Amino acid sequence: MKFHKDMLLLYAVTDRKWTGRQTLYEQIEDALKGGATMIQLREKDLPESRLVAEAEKIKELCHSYHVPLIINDNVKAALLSGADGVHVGKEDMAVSDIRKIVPEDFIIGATAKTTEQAKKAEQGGADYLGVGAVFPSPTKQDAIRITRDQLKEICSAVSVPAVAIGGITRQNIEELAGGKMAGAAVVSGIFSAQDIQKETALLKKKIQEVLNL
Ligand SMILES: Cc1ncc(COP(=O)(O)OP(=O)(O)O)c(N)n1
Ligand SMILES: Cc1nc(C(=O)O)sc1CCOP(=O)(O)O
Repeated sequence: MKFHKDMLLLYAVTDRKWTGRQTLYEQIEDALKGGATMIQLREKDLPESRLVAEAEKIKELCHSYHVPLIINDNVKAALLSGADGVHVGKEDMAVSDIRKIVPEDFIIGATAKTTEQAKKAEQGGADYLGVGAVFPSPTKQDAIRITRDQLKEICSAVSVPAVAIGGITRQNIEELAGGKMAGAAVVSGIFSAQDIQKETALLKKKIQEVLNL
């Protein structure tokens, strides 16, 4: 699927921790019904073969809603499953190396916590940046924090669009107004909700207001 910055508006990043009443597949379907514009499968503990099998099923689901599926960290699993792209951080394969081995429309997202990292990712061929943590994150408690001004500075330093991440909820997203991001990437603010579909829809409406869309 060809990347467009509108896909970043509400980027739902999964966390199996919140499954129980529902399977991850059902939770993702609720997020899609609520209007999530991109999904990232973030699995830290699954063996690669299971990750590929999961990703194949979730890709079909996402595509039935015309939404791209991105795989966290694992380029090989993303390619084997036919997912639309990968998101990498500084511990992962370099963006420039990934760009050399993937098909033309393959989406590459990269984490950037400084303008230097943002420029390097852009030069390497990243399609978008994930910039945070803009609030304390329940999902990644050791995530390095950045201020709203740093978010704005990083987003302004590059031409590729960026999504804010880290502790974003419907209640605090307004504090990011003017941050120059194209959208929000959210884990617990979506997947911890009792009613994921409803929370996703409300959060999307709020983001549209904050971004003046
Ligand atoms: C959209 C988005 N932005 C940032 C991240 C963080 O990625 P990374 O730095 O690789 O850290 P882990 O996700 O591997 O803990 C992300 N996943 N998505
Ligand atoms: C995966 C991830 N990366 C971050 C970063 O700052 O790079 S924060 C984060 C977790 C985001 O989850 P939640 O919406 O529950 O805070």
